[in-house]
Amino acid sequence: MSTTGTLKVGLVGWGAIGRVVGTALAAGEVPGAVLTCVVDNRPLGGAAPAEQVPFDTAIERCDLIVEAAGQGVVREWGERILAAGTDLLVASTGALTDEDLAKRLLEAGPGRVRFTSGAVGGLDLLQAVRALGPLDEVLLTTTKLPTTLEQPWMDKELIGRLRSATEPVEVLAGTARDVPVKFPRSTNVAASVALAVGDLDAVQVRVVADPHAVRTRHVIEAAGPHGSYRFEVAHTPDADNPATSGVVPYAVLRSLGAIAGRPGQIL
Ligand SMILES: NC(=O)C1=CN([C@@H]2O[C@H](COP(=O)(O)OP(=O)(O)OC[C@H]3O[C@@H](n4cnc5c(N)ncnc54)[C@H](O)[C@@H]3O)[C@@H](O)[C@H]2O)C=CC1
Ligand SMILES: O=C([O-])CC(=O)C(=O)O
Repeated sequence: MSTTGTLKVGLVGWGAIGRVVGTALAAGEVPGAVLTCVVDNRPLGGAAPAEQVPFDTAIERCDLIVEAAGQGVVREWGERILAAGTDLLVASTGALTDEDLAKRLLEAGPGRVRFTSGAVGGLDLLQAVRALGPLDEVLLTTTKLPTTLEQPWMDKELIGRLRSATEPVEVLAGTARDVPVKFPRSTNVAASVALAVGDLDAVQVRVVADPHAVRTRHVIEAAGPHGSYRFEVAHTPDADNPATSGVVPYAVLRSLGAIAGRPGQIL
């Protein structure tokens, strides 16, 4: 943090998440944090309320980098950010399913890596439950509009099934280790649940395409000897990028508020 006690924030990604986060930061809506610069691989013209700079400059100028761009950014820049003593707040948690990368980020320091809860809730409780012992089962079911789930690896038959679906279609079932890699812009939530539970393989994930999914739905069901837990959210998707739920930038802003210490608020 700077000597004035204000957290200097660099934002990577001026998209559905970044635009809302950057605009709120620039308007002073996160006490104790200020938007210093923006990084994007597209020229932004004057669209952003802070200077667009190359990544290296952002690392030099900022106390914290917010990643709101994609898993590749975490892979490519994560270690360099942390090694420079800058903290990193990750939205694309799917990148952290690469255990080698996650280990390197933990060892990189002196910067700290954190993740935002993003589109799901209940992560704090799942994390607390770890102290009671392992869960017997954890299931995440994510239901989204079919168009948000189409991927380059899908064959014609599957794409055809998605496009012609009139009812919900299960697109993939797997674990939090494999699913976020297959849907890099759409199932980071699976990795976030696994980070809370502490085990990628323990989290079973179902991805469902529903042509009637006006809202994106994530249902977390978990059970163990000490209790059972169910969290269900249904979000309006972002109008420009329906793969992302409209709430996600506000989850990032909440995380930023916590990191900045929420001056003036009861914590
Ligand atoms: N944790 C969670 O619950 C969620 C996480 N996400 C993650 O957040 C990411 C961003 O989401 P949106 O803002 O909706 O995406 P978006 O596609 O609307 O915007 C991404 C922005 O990042 C920029 N960008 C992409 N790659 C870049 C790179 N290598 N260097 C610099 N800029 C780059 C793009 O030009 C674009 O402006 C998603 O790809 C996803 O991985 C998204 C939704 C929920
Ligand atoms: O925004 C959402 O609902 C979830 C999402 O895209 C992701 O997990 O990557």
